[in-house]
Amino acid sequence: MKKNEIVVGVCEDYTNEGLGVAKVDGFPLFVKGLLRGERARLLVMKVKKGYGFAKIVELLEESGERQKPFCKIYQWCGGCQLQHMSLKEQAYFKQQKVAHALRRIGNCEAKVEPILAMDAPYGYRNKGQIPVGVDAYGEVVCGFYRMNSHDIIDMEVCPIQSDLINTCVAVMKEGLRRFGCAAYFRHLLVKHAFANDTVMLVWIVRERVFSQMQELCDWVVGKLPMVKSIVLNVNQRKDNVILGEEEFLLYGEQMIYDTLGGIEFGISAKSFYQVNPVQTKVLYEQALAFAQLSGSEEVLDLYCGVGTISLFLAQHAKHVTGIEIVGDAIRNAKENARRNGIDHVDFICSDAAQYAAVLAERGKKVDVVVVDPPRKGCDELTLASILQMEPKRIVYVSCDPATLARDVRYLEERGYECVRVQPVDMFGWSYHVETVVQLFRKTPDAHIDLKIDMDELDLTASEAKATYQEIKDYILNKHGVKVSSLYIAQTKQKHGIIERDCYNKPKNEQKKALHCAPDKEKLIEEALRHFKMI
Ligand SMILES: C[S@@+](CC[C@H](N)C(=O)[O-])C[C@H]1O[C@@H](n2cnc3c(N)ncnc32)[C@H](O)[C@@H]1O
Repeated sequence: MKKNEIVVGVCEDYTNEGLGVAKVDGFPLFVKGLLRGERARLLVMKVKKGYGFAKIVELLEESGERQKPFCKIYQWCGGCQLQHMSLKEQAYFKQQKVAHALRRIGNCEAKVEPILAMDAPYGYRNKGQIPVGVDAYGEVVCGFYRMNSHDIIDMEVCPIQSDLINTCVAVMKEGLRRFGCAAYFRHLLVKHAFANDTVMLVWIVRERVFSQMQELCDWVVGKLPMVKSIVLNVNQRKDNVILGEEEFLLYGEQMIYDTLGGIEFGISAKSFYQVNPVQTKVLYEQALAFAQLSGSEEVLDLYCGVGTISLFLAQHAKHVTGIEIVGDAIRNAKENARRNGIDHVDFICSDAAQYAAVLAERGKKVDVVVVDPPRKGCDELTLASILQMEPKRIVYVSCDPATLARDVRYLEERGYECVRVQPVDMFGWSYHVETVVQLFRKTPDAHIDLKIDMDELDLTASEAKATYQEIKDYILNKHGVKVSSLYIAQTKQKHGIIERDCYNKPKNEQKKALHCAPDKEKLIEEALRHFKMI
């Protein structure tokens, strides 16, 4: 394969970034915009060891899943990558991305549940982070960086941002033009609380004070009554970090307030808050379901942000401790707990790894650990410390399947089992995907090597109604809990289903000493009732 060669290839699958992978004589070419099953004439752009990049010259066979991108600047903007794909194909791509990562990197066999996708992923984003500049003709430009560059593409509307954010950007642009202050701006950050349609504007600027600053502020507030807060964030750094350290309140309150699942959350300029509120509720409900709380658990929520997941969980747990490195987010989290009258939570500002290590060293044990780290995943120290705390369940919320898979592997190799994997689409039209995973600590009963031979069991008529596997599947699907055959047998015996005492005795006496835990017994009884066996 040589650069500038024209070849014909058929797309077989996708890279993690949604590029089509077409194999030509077994050599994989990564092609932007090519869909699975499509045949195309391709121009080879770059050849590396073992793979290359190509671009479409002519589509010879088009997929039925191809669609016309709905955004005018899709081909230049780096924000979305999948607008040429139908929603169905997008769901396939994200599902496979999670499954491949877990299998290949994580060596994990767990079944990946069908992705919880959005029906209509338009106007879903509650946060716009928009570069601001002045072009070669002196015109104000607000938009997005051109892919792989720092050129700003001017944008009128972004179809995945909320209408309110688009309105705010348009008004800000007009204001910047009118008062001539665009040159002071680096970025405009717009946060929209969907629950009450209020907005925070964060002006990320180069100077603490600039001419016409107050005039611009007054004018914007007059035009946009939904703006409840304007924060000036000063960023004089030379790198790509968007927010600076220094902040001043120019107008209104320090926070805006959003409601999710009946809990009100205050959000400040620097705190992390999920960008898709509709799907965030789906995500958090999944995390809550995977935590399987009964009200008696001690929970640790690492990387807790403004305490969103912590407060969701706290309603069903004995106590939750949230750890987060950003001071403002922790202040918000504490205030959020107070505001919602939730007092059995503690929020601590610390590096997650450092704090988890201290807890582990002190011999602290917890029932459930939830982690929701940034893209790079958890440090090894965090994971090792979690293991020392011996939680029964770990719920891992991740926005990067590759680091998730790496961390799942680490945990699976050290006594945990990944039981459930649920992808959630929070980022329609982009190649990103969120995943929630449930891991269980393997307990002695999980290791009992029992072989249930139906001939060994003196089956009664009622017993024949459901097999051991059906009972296990029922409980796993409904509650995410694994039960052993021994426990099922013991519960059946308790209910007189098995009269003989020769049922499936474990081979050694230590295993025999295990008795069905009361919580599992309840679940088995529920299954027996479901199958009308009791
Ligand atoms: C993906 S967000 C999740 C936040 C929260 N769970 C939510 O859903 O809103 C990751 C959070 O981890 C925080 N973070 C990043 N590095 C950290 C570290 N080393 N220790 C603790 N928190 C960290 C970030 O500030 C951010 O709030």
